[in-house]
Amino acid sequence: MEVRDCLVSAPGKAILHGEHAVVHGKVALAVSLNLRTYLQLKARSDGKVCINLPNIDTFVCWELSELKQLTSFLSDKKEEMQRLDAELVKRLREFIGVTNGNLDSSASAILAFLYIYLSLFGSGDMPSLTVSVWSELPTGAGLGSSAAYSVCLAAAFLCATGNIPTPLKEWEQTGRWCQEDLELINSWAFQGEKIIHGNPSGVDNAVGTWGGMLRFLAGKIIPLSRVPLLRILLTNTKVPRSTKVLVARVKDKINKLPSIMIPVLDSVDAISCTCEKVLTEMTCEPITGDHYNILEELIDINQHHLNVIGVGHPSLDTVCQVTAARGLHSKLTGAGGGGCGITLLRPETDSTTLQGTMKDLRDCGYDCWETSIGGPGCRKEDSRRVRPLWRIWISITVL
Ligand SMILES: Nc1ncnc2c1ncn2[C@@H]1O[C@H](COP(=O)(O)OP(=O)(O)OP(=O)(O)O)[C@@H](O)[C@H]1O
Ligand SMILES: C[C@@](O)(CCO)CC(=O)[O-]
Ligand SMILES: [Mg+2]
Repeated sequence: MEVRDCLVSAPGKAILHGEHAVVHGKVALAVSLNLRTYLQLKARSDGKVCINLPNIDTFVCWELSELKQLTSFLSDKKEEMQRLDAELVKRLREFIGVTNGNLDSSASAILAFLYIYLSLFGSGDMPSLTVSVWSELPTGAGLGSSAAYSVCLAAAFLCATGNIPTPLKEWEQTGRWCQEDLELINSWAFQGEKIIHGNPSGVDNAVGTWGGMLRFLAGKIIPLSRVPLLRILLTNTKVPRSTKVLVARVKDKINKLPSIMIPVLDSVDAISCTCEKVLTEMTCEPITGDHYNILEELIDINQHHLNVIGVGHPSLDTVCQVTAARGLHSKLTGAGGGGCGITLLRPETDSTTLQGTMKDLRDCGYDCWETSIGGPGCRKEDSRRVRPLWRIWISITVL
């Protein structure tokens, strides 16, 4: 089978409120970032399947004949893809040589790639191709890098199988899919997230697919179309952590101390709902200092809750202390345990305060930058732009 070349991208995300609680059926508010992951799919004619993942230093090729041996039991299971195919996962783990324990970065990314590739192509004619992925997002730092990766894999393979159209017209630089196609992309990306995360809520892949700001509750995605323009400072503490490990740790704690932990999750739920209400008010009445005071208070309370549920880290406490010294309020974002924090900037936060805060954070060894939120969801990019995009990526990583 010959596939058409394509280039797709998906954004990372920041969770304003509701990380971890969302895994246990509570509300989360999340927003896309202007940092994206790009995936280029190129057909080959030498019977190999190759993957280049420069962000995690992973470059692998397989013979199609090796991969075909893994598919002998596969049927056309597309309609029952809500659950992971445990037999396929087991075979793939054996194939890549990790039969027990948690997977490292490289093994998780390879497993997600092979799972989606074999699920979509394995029951038919399997194409020889190269997939190259590069990202502006820090990997494993709370900004949804795994979801952006999974969304890109899903979108590119679904385009390649012809399950969704290749939406780009000749004169367009980017193109999006219709709602039904986005739902299909999102459901396959969720499978990738399950491989990487273990027990994801689905909020990260939903933001990577649709972009913008959304409210997520038990798999239900409600886009928030009217939201105020928030200024957010992102800080990457560079402390490595794994979302899978942290999500499992929280689950253990809830099982061990349910009467203590469940009220905390309920309070996080109320924080997300109150935040949503305040954000909505800010779009239909003049924005006042009081709105920001409440948003800041919610950030502080949630950060304490996240420490209580065991996903804080001294580096994140430092972010909170350094920003508080300048009158700013911060919390961790994503799975915590290190990774990134977000700081809410007020409209009146002047550049002296901002520059001073950024300098203090950089002096702690962290990366930080002001970000714009609400970027577009996954989309098809013009393949002719691949060279400039690679160049931008290389210059970012070299800097
Ligand atoms: N650009 C990429 N190339 C290949 N694999 C990637 C890439 N980005 C992420 N991954 C995969 O996702 C894993 C990181 O996922 P993880 O869920 O732990 O962090 P995150 O998604 O960045 O943070 P969070 O889930 O808290 O938002 C990596 O170890 C790797 O397996
Ligand atoms: C920690 C978590 O709530 C957010 C990770 O970005 C996990 C999830 O929702 O899948
Ligand atoms: Mg993730």
